Amino acid sequence: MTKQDNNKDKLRVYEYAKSLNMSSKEIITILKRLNIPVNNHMSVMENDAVDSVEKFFKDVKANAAAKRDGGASSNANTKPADKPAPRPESRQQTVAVQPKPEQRPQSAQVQSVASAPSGGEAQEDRRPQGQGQDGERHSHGQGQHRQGGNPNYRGGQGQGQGQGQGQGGGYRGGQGQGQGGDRRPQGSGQGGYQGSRPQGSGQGYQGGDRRPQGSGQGGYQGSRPQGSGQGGYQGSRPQGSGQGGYQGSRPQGSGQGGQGQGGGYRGGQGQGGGQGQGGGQGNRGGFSSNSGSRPQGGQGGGQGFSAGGQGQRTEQRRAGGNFEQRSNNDRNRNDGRFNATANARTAAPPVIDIDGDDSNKGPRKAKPATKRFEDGKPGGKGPQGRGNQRYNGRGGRNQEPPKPKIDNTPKKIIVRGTMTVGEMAKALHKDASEVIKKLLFLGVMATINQELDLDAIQLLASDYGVEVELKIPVEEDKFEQFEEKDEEEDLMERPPVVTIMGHVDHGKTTLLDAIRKTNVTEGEAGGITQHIGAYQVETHGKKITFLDTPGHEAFTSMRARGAQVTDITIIVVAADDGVMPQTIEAIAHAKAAKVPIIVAVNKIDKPDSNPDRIKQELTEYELVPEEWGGDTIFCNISAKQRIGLENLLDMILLVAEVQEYKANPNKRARGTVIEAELDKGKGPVARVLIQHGTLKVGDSFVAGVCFGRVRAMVNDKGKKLKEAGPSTPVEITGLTEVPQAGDPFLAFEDERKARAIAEKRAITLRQSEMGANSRVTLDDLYKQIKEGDIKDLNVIIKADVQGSAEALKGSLEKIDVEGARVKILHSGVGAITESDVILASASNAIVIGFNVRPEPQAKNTADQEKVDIRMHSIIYKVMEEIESAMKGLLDPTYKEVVIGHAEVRNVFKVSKVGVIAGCMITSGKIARNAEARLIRAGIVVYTGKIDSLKRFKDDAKEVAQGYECGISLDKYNDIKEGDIIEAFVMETVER
Ligand SMILES: Nc1nc2c(ncn2[C@@H]2O[C@H](COP(=O)(O)OP(=O)(O)OP(=O)(O)O)[C@@H](O)[C@H]2O)c(=O)[nH]1
Repeated sequence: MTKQDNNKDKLRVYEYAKSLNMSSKEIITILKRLNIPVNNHMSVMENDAVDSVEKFFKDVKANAAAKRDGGASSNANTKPADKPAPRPESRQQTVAVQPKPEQRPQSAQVQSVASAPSGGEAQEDRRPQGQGQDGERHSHGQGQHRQGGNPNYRGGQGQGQGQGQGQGGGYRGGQGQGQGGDRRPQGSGQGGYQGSRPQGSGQGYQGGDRRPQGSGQGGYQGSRPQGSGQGGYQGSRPQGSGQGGYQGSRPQGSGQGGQGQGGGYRGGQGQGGGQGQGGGQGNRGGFSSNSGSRPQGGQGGGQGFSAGGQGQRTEQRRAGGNFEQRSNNDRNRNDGRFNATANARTAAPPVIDIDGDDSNKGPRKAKPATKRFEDGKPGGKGPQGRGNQRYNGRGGRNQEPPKPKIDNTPKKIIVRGTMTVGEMAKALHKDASEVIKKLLFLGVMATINQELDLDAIQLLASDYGVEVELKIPVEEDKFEQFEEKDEEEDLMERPPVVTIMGHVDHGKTTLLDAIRKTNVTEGEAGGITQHIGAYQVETHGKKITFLDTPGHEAFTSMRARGAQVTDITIIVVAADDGVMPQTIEAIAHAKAAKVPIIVAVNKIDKPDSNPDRIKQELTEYELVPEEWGGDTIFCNISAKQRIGLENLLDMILLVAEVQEYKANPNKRARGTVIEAELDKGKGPVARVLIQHGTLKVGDSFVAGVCFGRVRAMVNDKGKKLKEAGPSTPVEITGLTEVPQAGDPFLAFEDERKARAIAEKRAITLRQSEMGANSRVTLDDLYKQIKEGDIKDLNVIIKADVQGSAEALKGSLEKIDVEGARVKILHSGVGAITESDVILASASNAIVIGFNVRPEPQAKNTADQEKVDIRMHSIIYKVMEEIESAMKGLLDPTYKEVVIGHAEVRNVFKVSKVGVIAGCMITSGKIARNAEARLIRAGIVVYTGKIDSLKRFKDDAKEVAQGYECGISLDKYNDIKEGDIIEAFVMETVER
């Protein structure tokens, strides 16, 4: 005021407001209401303006005092209890701005309020009770006040009984009813301020001395306005500070009442209304906000307060602080302040105001609230801001009365993998604590975040009598490892897929051609047949798919890549030639793949053909003709003369019938790439055998690590297809890259997904290539057996002579270590060929070379495919090694490393020295101190030491590739031109 005196002329709104400890906004509001022109906080306050404002304050106070005195009558004025929120009109009346205690010009009333808090009891308690009063700025505690509260003001109506409660509601608009007792003041109020569901009930405002409980429900504006709280406001056991609906997020609190009100105050929360306290605090909250004081001031309500404060803020923010709202708030605030002020003066904080407006005193500043307030965003539309809704909403939740427990345990839960205890509890509609307890009884100690494995989940679920449905998602990028299960009724017959294999020149190609040409149907006769790696023929109305890739491709590289495309194998044996090495290999492949074999004895047109001899020879390989008591189908044919082809096809259909090849055509396509190439015109082209489902033009897909979208699709007759079902070979375009033969193929719902899967697969592939090989090797055989990865050790034997091969086979088959056995996939005579290695690779086998060596290409392939090749020359050593490996005792501390090869070009006999081989080093190097073996036609004829190594006439330590040298072997002279000398050293291997 000093300022005012000194600079009357220049007193600005903000200064004046400051002097009153009010906000400029409030002053401006008052000025406007008094019809005094004002622009903003910098506007100058003329004397008369100041006078008017002061008069206004006086009036307000007088009004309040009058009300206090005539509470009853004011009650009478109050609105009917159920009236909802205050209306704007009423606000006008409320304009109340309450100067803060110390600085308020007219504190008389306030003080009086404070000091003599209205209602006797209230006074005693120092609690002015009755928010109604607060609302009106009356400190009388009691409900009456409230009731008497100005309806306009608060908009609400409150009815209180006892002391003080109910007010909040009353205050703001809601209606409140409170009852308070001295001791156990309970109040109930309904406040729905503006709420859509205005009802609330609050209790315990200030009630009681002792156990002021309050419960309030007030739907302010909230959508779930009901709540119930208890808050002993000032009670000796002021419970809670409200949690009230207000703060919602943590509904459990006590003291709701308290909070409720806060809300009531400011934002009108139903509750506030509901309870005296609530209101009170609300006020506070609000108040504080305004004044910057801390929400926590009160007691019970302390927290509530804050909450209230914030609540409001929020409200304002959200609601945009509409004018109305504000004005309400303002009013409230005013009231609050008033009271607060009064209190403040009278008592030290935390002071509880009649209205619970004590917020003033809160030590902390509710800055944000203040800000808000001052920012005064006008936005809101009515008293009910969104914020409020929220509030109440939450509040409502909190305050919902406890519902009777209903057993809502689900009958079934869907489990998609491990779950945490918390997730499980949620799925079972149980409290986590209950689930934890249950687990404890089941012998599982778990915390809420602990993962439960499927067993524990099942156990728990069954204990609750809940069925568990497992839906474990598959890793789609490893799609070749899973296959959708089809219902029996969805499966339909599909054509068998046949592969033709046999020894060179036994007539495979001729047979494939003959079948194709013979069976081209009339309609297709004019069609351009094209090579797509496979074709279909039709006989007796049934289709057969032939793979016309070189026979063992389908079994070797494809199988090595995990693709099993063939259903039936035809092994072609020329009747004039007999069983040859590749025939035997083909049998081994087919058997390893567990595919039915049909033997086609070809070239029976030849005069020297002897089909029975073939049958006889094949019995050695367990292929016994049916007429001899076996179960192998033999067909005598002449591919060239097209004899017996029909019968062969019939036999294929017969086998197919027995095997019942079926697939579900009504699902996404899955298949295998048979061939792929980069076509100059078409770009990447893949020939794919569809094995399941149906592929359609436009489908997105992944093939190996490539992806694409089917742009066009043609069959083996060159006919454009729109879709292709199971067992259909098609050529597709639309790939982004060229996949590999044997790559798995799967259609996906969209290209983006296909791309993601392909990328993931590419990464996995790279990692697996870099990582340890998964092939079985003797070195980790024991580990793999132990881990259950392998049960049988697949072995391919190649020996120098049949006798050794047989002996080795017999001995190895007897090995049995803890149930793990040796399974001989194939045994043969001769060098280890690439085909042996590929078979080993496809069947996860090791190759044992007995006195033989791998062919160069076989060696390379073995390195690439990481096939373990073991070379031996003594049978018992082979046994020892395999047995040790299976027992985990293998301890190869040395490993043979081949350092080079030399080809013998000339042989010189030197007396006293022996035979010297004039050699050319063809690979690596030969070292003087290396060991050597002499290989003749793939067979090791000598193993020993290098006796001498000379370069011209000089001894050499080592000679490198591309140079000539003279080599003599220790105690061995039977060296011949064309022999290969292989030099090797033994290196220590770290295990
Ligand atoms: N007499 C007679 N000759 C046949 C018959 N089938 C095939 N030939 C001939 O045998 C030779 C080899 O036939 P291919 O069909 O090329 O044999 P292949 O098994 O495919 O040979 P590769 O492709 O080298 O493995 C050809 O000259 C054919 O004409 C037959 O049934 N009778």
